[in-house]
Amino acid sequence: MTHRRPLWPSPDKYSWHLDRATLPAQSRGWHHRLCAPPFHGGCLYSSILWHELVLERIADFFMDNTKEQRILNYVLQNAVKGDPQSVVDTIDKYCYEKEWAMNVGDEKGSILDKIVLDTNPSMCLEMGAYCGYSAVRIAQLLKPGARLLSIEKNPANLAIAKQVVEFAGLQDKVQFVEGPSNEVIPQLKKKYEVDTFDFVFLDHIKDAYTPDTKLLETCGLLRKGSVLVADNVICPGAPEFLQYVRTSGRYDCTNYPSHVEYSKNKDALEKAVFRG
Ligand SMILES: C[S@@+](CC[C@H](N)C(=O)[O-])C[C@H]1O[C@@H](n2cnc3c(N)ncnc32)[C@H](O)[C@@H]1O
Repeated sequence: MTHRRPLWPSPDKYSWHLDRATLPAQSRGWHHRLCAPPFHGGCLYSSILWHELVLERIADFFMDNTKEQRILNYVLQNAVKGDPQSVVDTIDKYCYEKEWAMNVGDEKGSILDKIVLDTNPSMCLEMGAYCGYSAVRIAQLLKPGARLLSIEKNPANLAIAKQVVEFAGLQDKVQFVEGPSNEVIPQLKKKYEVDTFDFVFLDHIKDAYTPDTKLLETCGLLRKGSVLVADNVICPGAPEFLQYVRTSGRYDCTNYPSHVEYSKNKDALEKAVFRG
C-alpha cells in the first residue's frame, strides 16, 4: 500500500522534520534537550511523547477537537458502516496519511489476528481500548457467542472506542468497562460474570503489565492455556514484564518481532501462555 505524506509525520520522522524547518531557532534547542537521547537510540519513546504532548495539543487547539475525535470523524465519513475490516483499514489509512496514533496498527495487528484465530477464544480481555481499533480487530475474528471485555481508564477515549465499535457493528461482542485496570480486574468475576479468560491483550500503561498479570493470576482469571499477548515490549518497552513471564516458570513465551505502529522502528509482541 502506498501512502501520501502525513499532516503530522510519524514519530520516527520527527528529528528530520523538526531539525530542518518547523521550529523557531530558540525552540530547536529546547526540542533537542527534551528529545535527543532516545531519538538517536533504538526506541523513540521521547519522540512519541513530544508528538502526543506537544504537537498534538497544538493541532487540537487549532482544529478545536482531539486527535481521537478526528479519527472517529474520519471513520464515520470514510468507512463502511457495519464492515469491521473497512473500519480497521480506514483508521490505518488515517494514521499513515494524516496523524500517527497509538493503535496496535496493521503490521502488529496481523500478528495479533493470527494469534486470536489460533486461540479461537470464547472470553477475551483487552486492557487499553484507546479508539477501539484493536477491539474491532479482535472482535471481528470471534466465533458466535464469544465476547471481548475491554478496560479503558480514559472516559474520552472510551466514548470514542464505543462509537467506533458500534459503527463497525460489533457492539454485541464488545463490552467496555471504564476504570483503571487494577481496580476493574478484581471486580470481573462477580460484577461481570467472568470465569476465566482464554485470551488477554495487554496494551495499556507498560508499568502495569506485570502487576496486572499477577492480579489476573491471583484473582483466578487465568486457566491453563490462557494466552496473553503484550504489545510494545520493545518500544517503549516492558522489560519487567518480559523478565516475569520468561523466568517465573508460569508461562511459555514466544516473541514476535515487528515494528512500532505506522513506523519502521523496531517493536515486538510477546505471547505468554499460562501453564496453570
Ligand atoms: C496504546 S493505547 C491502546 C491501543 C489499543 N489497544 C489499540 O490497539 O487500538 C493505551 C490505552 O490504555 C489506556 N490506559 C492506560 N493505562 C490504563 C490502565 N491502567 N487501565 C486502563 N486503561 C489504561 C490509555 O488511556 C489508552 O487509551
